[in-house]
Amino acid sequence: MIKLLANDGIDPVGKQLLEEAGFFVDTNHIPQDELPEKLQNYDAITVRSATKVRKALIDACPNLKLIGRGGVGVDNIDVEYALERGVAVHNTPAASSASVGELVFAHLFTGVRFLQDANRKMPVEGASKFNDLKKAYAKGIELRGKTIGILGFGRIGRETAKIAYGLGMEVLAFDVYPSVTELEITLGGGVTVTIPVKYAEKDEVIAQSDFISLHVPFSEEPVIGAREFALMKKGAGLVNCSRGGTVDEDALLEALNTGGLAFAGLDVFDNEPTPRTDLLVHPKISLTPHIGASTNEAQERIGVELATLIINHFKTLAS
Ligand SMILES: O=C(O)CC[C@@H](O)C(=O)O
Repeated sequence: MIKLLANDGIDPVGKQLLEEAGFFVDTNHIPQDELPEKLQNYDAITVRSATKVRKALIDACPNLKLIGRGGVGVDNIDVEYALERGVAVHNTPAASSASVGELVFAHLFTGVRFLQDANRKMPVEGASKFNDLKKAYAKGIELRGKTIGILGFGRIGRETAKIAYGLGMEVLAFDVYPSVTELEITLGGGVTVTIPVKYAEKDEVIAQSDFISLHVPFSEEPVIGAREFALMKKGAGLVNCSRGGTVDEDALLEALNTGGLAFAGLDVFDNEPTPRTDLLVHPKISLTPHIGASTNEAQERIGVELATLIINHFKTLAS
């Protein structure tokens, strides 16, 4: 029987598919420092973003044949090394795109109407200073008619663009390898429309957009630092639901504190799972704890896709 450790959990539907295909699926979490010893008993492991599968762990587990990543980013896995050692790596690049796109807009709507601050202050000051707060949050703006700049126009960037078009926004896209020229969007009522994509160079997207949303993989060097903040329109908003490290957090605070940047929405942080406190308490930052893919729908799609990939992989190995 093939033994699989789902160390960061797996949706019940995915687990059921694997069990029906004859796999033993263990969903008990093994702490990172115990994995080198305990993972030796398994043929495969699935992870989300919490568990790291680095060289040393791969070396410690000669029996390991497959690493499954429930999600998009594989920066917590030494992919090249795994492949060199004959360990397959599979991820689920499409399953969470809609959920991440929707979280971008949760942050955008929050930022333009000061919800991050109102939600902190109303429980404390809402009864005694209602009219003061009403005044403090009186200068909201609409998203309709504004331009969103999308840096990274892969699956998640494109889902984000579709929501933006639905809201009557303009979209400016940048991608190192632009892959589509138009987007087909299914609206409610079964109406489908096709919209041509407007691309521009990265600096132009940054300079011309009212809001900027990042959809890039992890990079050693930030994609948005002091230089990029200086290029932005005064009063712009920034959302990062991609990876910690892609925005220079010192430069972000500087841009917020000097008034150039109106707000930021952050789902990801440099130092996960212990982000710096000055970001967490900032009145202009809307916060979520890396939950872009954490919806019931996305997790079910991820579980099913991952289970199917794993079942097919082991079928091929056996044939
Ligand atoms: O697994 C998670 O919780 C986050 C996943 C997300 O960052 C991804 O890369 O798909």
